[in-house]
Amino acid sequence: MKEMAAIAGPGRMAYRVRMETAPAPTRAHVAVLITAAGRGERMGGDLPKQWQALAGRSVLARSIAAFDGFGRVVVTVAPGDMDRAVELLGGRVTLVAGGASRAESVRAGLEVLEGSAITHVLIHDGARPLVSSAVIDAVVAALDAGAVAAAPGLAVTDALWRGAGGVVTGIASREGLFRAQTPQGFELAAILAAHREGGGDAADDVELMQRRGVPVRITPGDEDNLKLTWPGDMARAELILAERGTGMDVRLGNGYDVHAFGPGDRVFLCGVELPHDRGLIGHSDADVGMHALTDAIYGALAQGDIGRHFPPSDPQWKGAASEIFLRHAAELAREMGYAIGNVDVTLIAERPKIGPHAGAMQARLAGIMGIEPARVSVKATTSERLGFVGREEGIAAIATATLIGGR
Ligand SMILES: Nc1ccn([C@@H]2O[C@H](COP(=O)(O)OP(=O)(O)OP(=O)(O)O)[C@@H](O)[C@H]2O)c(=O)n1
Ligand SMILES: C[C@](O)(CO)[C@H](O)COP(=O)(O)O
Repeated sequence: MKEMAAIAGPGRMAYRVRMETAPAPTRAHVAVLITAAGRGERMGGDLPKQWQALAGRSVLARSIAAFDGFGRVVVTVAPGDMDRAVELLGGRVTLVAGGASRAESVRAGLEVLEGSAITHVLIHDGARPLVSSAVIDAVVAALDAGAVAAAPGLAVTDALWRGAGGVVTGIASREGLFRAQTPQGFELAAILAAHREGGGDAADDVELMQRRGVPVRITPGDEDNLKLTWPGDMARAELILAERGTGMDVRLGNGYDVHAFGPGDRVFLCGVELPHDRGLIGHSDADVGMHALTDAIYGALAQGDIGRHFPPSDPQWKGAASEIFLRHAAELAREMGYAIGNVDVTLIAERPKIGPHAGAMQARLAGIMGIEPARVSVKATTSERLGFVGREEGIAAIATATLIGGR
């Protein structure tokens, strides 16, 4: 009620009514909107900063992971990054095309939340991957307590100067000044109305609320919640992550596959083409070793198997090179915060002889997964002429993968 009293002036009455009826948020009713449509020009690099790797995992994936447990996560990405986003994040978040300015991107993300059960939204920079749960919880607690808007800030502690031409031209008071951070939390109806009125060149969403006279509660910020802006910020963030040194999370997965022989004059095994008097039958290139390995990685991630990610019913995967599947599994592991510790593939075949090619297979698999060959083992055994392998009706493969996460 105190906050409502602070709102006055024409055009604010409709909003005032919504404030009186807004339910208290629970995490199921709080959405997270992550802005990731910027170009990262100050950071530079081959990719916009949110897609760059920070300690083995993309900046954006880290920012998203910080908000586990919220009702819905919407991510705004540049239209040109949509394919990459679908591949890396599809299914886990709602992807929305962002705009030319941060405010336009936020508005696009807010619009998809309207009409849902969501009552509140946390708007966070995709470029702030180190936000802590303490910072997030404080914003949510302020909303829970009835604030229409709440955001983390850090009181300015350094003296402030004005300067021009490399010399100090004046002194500014730091009294009552704060450095703004995200996530900035709002009642959904209030922030959506503010954006529809026009976000313009607002640096953040607090500024829009401020323009409308809505009080914004300041919650504690965190020095580690830096916005990656300049190239040196990446190294600083790496150091913070190294200091956090959270516990290690080791995962194990296994995979098994079989392909039958059919007409042909070559087989593909672990990415290497071997001349043979028969071929292997399959929807893709029938690389049984690579399929078993791919399933081992998906298994360690608890992300199903190849068929879930590349359905055989989809004609686009007919005859596909199996390295597409393995590359995807390895990339998914990285996105989910895991490094591949080691993999071990055993091919079970009477013929062709695998031993002479095992080194080439090891190098090929390592290259596809982007890891050192020393972490890859490829070996083979026969089936002592027993069973379908022994009768040379097909080739089987088993594989194991360990993934190491925790940072
Ligand atoms: N049109 C835009 C511009 C920015 N952002 C996002 O807003 C956040 C904060 O912006 P900033 O650090 O300024 O990012 P960039 O605009 O990418 O950086 P730069 O100004 O250096 O190009 C980032 O997560 C960025 O991706 C956005 O979603 N849409
Ligand atoms: C929203 C913000 O992170 C608050 O500090 C910031 O304003 C966005 O970054 P920019 O560099 O001002 O675009």
